[in-house]
Amino acid sequence: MNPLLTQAVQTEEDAETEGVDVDAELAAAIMSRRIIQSLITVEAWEGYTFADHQIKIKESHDLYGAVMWPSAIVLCYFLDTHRDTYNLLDKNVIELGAGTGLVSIVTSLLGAKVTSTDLPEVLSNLQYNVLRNTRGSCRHAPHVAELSWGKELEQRFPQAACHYDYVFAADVVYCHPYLAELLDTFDHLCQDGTEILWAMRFRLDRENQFVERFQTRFHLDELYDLPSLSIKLYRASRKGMGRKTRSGEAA
Ligand SMILES: C[S@@+](CC[C@H](N)C(=O)[O-])C[C@H]1O[C@@H](n2cnc3c(N)ncnc32)[C@H](O)[C@@H]1O
Repeated sequence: MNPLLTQAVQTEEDAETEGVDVDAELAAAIMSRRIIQSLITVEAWEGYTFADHQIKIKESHDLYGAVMWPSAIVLCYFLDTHRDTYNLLDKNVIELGAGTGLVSIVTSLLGAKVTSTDLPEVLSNLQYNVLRNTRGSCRHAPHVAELSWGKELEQRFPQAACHYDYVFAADVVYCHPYLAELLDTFDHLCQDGTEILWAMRFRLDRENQFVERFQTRFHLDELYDLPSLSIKLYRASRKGMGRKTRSGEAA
């Protein structure tokens, strides 16, 4: 388990009724990784510390997209520890397949203007997590929106109006039938200067080959290789477009 991840079970209703200091109680639970039992209602959540904030993520175990995946933690860790080279202040960022929203939340806390996207059935849990963790703490309020890969891209995200500095994606390649649509979506959202940060979990050969398909249209650089997690973190940009440069790097 990633050391940044802690778990607790919250008993908000019990605690409020009894006048217990929920924050202190839960902070102690997080530190000791104890589980607090509830008698009335149980809200299970996972706690993370990124961008100098305690973030609480609610999962929904009957929805694939509402479960936290390790790639999201890898991408957040990278963003948090590379704030100088990847300064997100006032940058336009869109996240694909945002799931529980951790990456969108951290990106918002780091000062970006974030559009957090996923399939319609995932949006309510995503919106809940994004609001709960960013309300009153972000320079720009993040926006949660439906984006089904490959569908109505120009209608919903017109290229003339939507210019993104970054496209973020964590664990969006797995055994689903929309890999071609995903590639088209990356393609549609990338313009001059747009950079993709993509955390890829390697599983089966069929899905892993997506990396080669991806490279037919995008320049790809490896930022992390984490064999114990079978995850790589890539940055990419559309071939034929202007590329961002950082100190010491060739364009
Ligand atoms: C493995 S989960 C990763 C979620 C999150 N990024 C994370 O790392 O915790 C894959 C995500 O892609 C979304 N997804 C799958 N197929 C999609 C599609 N066709 N269009 C848009 N999102 C899709 C799922 O709803 C889910 O949130």
